[in-house]
Amino acid sequence: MTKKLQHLFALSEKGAKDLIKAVLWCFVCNLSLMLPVGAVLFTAQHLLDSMENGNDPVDGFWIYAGFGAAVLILLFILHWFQYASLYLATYKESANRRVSLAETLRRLPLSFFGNRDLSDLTSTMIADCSSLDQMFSHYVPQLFASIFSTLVIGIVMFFCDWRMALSVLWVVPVAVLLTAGSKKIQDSFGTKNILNKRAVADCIQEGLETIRDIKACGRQETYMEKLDEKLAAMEKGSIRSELATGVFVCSAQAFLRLGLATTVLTGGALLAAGELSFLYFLGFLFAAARLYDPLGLVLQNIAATFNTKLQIERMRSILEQPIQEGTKEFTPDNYNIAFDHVSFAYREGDGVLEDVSFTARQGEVTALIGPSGGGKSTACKLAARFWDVTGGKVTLGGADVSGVEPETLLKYYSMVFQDVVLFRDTVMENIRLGRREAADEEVIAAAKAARCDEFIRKLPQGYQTVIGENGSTLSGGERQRISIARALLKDAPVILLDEATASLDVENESAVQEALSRLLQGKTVLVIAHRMRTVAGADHIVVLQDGHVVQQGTPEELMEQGGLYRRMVELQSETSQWKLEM
Ligand SMILES: Nc1ncnc2c1ncn2[C@@H]1O[C@H](COP(=O)(O)OP(=O)(O)OP(=O)(O)O)[C@@H](O)[C@H]1O
Repeated sequence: MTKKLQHLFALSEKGAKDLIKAVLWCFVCNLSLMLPVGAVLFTAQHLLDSMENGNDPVDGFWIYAGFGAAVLILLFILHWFQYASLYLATYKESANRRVSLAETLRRLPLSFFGNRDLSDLTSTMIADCSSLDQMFSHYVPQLFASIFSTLVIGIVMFFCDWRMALSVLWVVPVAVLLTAGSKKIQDSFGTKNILNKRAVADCIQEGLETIRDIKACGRQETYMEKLDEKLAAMEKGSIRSELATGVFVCSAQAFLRLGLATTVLTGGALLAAGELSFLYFLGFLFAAARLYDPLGLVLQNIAATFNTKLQIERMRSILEQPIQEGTKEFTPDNYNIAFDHVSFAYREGDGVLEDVSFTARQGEVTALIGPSGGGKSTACKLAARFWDVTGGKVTLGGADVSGVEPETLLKYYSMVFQDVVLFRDTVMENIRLGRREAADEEVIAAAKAARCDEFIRKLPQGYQTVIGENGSTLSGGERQRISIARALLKDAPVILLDEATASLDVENESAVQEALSRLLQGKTVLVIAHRMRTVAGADHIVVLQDGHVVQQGTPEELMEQGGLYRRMVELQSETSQWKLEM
């Protein structure tokens, strides 16, 4: 049962148990709504008896008042517990759901993100989660509880008088069928509405991400027109679906009201024929009114529950993704990285690397070079198990990296890439990301070694200065040196480096070079090299072209061999000569 609920509503085990508890509370509360009916009937019976026996009916007033007050207090307590259990369960589950989504996303391979729209994921994390919170706090427990309590009350009614029971209950299946009829409409509009909402979210996200270019190209008006169009489509879709659903929901409500009329008519006829006591008649009338109240509310909300089917599916599609598993107990014998006949494709049938073999040895600099799109960055990603190879294997210290849990593996790697990501936090914390437990003094020492200290101290609050999202208040060279400081602090034995000094000015370039040379000492270095100066200083060069290793060896060996490497060296020296002549 718990497992089924878990799967059906994408809940945690605890969430499913809490849902069962909440349903039970709602059930008890729904039944308790019959208590006032009982109290009224009991009082009426007592009054009638008193009058029949010639007693003064006011005699027992305080007893009835006390009895009524006790019923009200009991109702209050029951409903308060129902309220508390619903909300506690919802909010705990809502937090759990977001944590497990975030945890799953963290552990998913990059291949998952390659095929997904980021705004789609954001809307699952925010909008879908909120709709599900709403569904669990309001609709689902009440829905189940109403089904159970209607059954129980219905059975009791049949025992008392089957004709009256029929007159009360015949409207229930009709109302349910009418509401279920709106499901088709919900389904047809639901998908369209979600797509419309997603289109608006995409448009907003795109607008924010490209705001600089929109302004630069003077496209504000075009952008606003596009956004207006999408907002109008979303509004139109939502209104249409609400109106169409409303027809079904309102007719279901109307049928429930009709139930009261048939109860009065049947009861009246049976009363007149002397086949029903007045008290029973009153009892059925009150019970019907009490029964229809929560039922009407549930039917009104059930339409909203249909809508969440798509959101649950989207959530499940994330939570049930296979994550990258592997051992957490991993201590490599050495830090050589070896590619052993590696093949890889981002998409099936679209190979990017084919039978790639080379070794990046500990204490050496291995440079990956070759034309754009040859697969250099891809090789680096495979070395760190950002993606899993499709053929062959990548090893670290002889162990296949696909058997090591990614987080454990990444403890041995530091990465310095072109697109340095800095978080909206202080400079100190941005560097400390390299090693969370590092003391301030160690962070500062790493910053000094990475030639960052000087410019950091010039910032308004020094190391405590909060840098903007993605480090936008720092220059390219400064951002890069911060990332080198992070790597120095981490002091991992393997360095993956996307050489990115080409775009820096001379002063920044020499500072970054100096910082890098400190970082790389004695490490296994796999560098994506763009300049022949770096290549000439490498111990081993791997030339990648169209996903194949076309040459490898020391710089001297490759120069002697001729081929692509020599052509690239010659081409670059011609280009720099041409630049100088300009
Ligand atoms: N995430 C991805 N999804 C699909 N294809 C990708 C992805 N990343 C890279 N590619 C493709 O894989 C091929 C190799 O790309 P890669 O970035 O590894 O080349 P590269 O040699 O590093 O190129 P450059 O020197 O221009 O950075 C290219 O055809 C590229 O379009």
